[in-house]
Amino acid sequence: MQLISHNGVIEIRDGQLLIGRCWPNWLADGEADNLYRHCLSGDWQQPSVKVFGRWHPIPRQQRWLGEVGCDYRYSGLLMSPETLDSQLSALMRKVSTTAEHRYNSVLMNRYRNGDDSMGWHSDSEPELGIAPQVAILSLGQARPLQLRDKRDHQRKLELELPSGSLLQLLPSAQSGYHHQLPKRKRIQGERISLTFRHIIPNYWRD
Ligand SMILES: O=C(O)CCC(=O)C(=O)O
Ligand SMILES: [Fe+2]
Repeated sequence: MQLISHNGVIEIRDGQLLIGRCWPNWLADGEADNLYRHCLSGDWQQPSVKVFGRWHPIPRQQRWLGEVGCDYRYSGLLMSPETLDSQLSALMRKVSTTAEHRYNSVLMNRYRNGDDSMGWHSDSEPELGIAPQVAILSLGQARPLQLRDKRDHQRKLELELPSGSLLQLLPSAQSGYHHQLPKRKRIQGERISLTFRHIIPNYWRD
């Protein structure tokens, strides 16, 4: 797996296969700071999920926002979306334009310091459809995201995500690879990620 810089865009490739694209300076510093404060002021949750038969609070906080009908089910939780305000709707349209993919919802993750994390997974819930695409906008403290081959866990890649960067994970990233946001014990700063998704509306209601 390798990172290839191409006209200011970083491509994540595995041989010929394109897995993702990253725009390192997608937002200017001032815009990223404003957006960070805007997102922080919302209603953050830290639900518990069942892992191997026991309940644990997730090691971070989250918010789920989106268009009407965009319910999201993961790790046994069914989440109904908060309404997107005009600033976040405009941001989502801008992300959709860059990534050339229509998003209708966003999972916000808040990592209060290096103890907060997200373990190995792929985003492949059925309401994301057969070719899930996730675009991750990073705000605040830079943290690395790691990718690994599902069939050979030694084949890994790490990408630092600075504030204002946008990372698009293509469907190939979800089908062939896992990703995680590992703990970084020495990091004190706080990071928020906005992970844009396209949900099939009313998937869990029909
Ligand atoms: O916070 C991140 O950059 C990764 C989040 C992620 O993988 C997810 O929300 O599915
Ligand atoms: Fe993910």
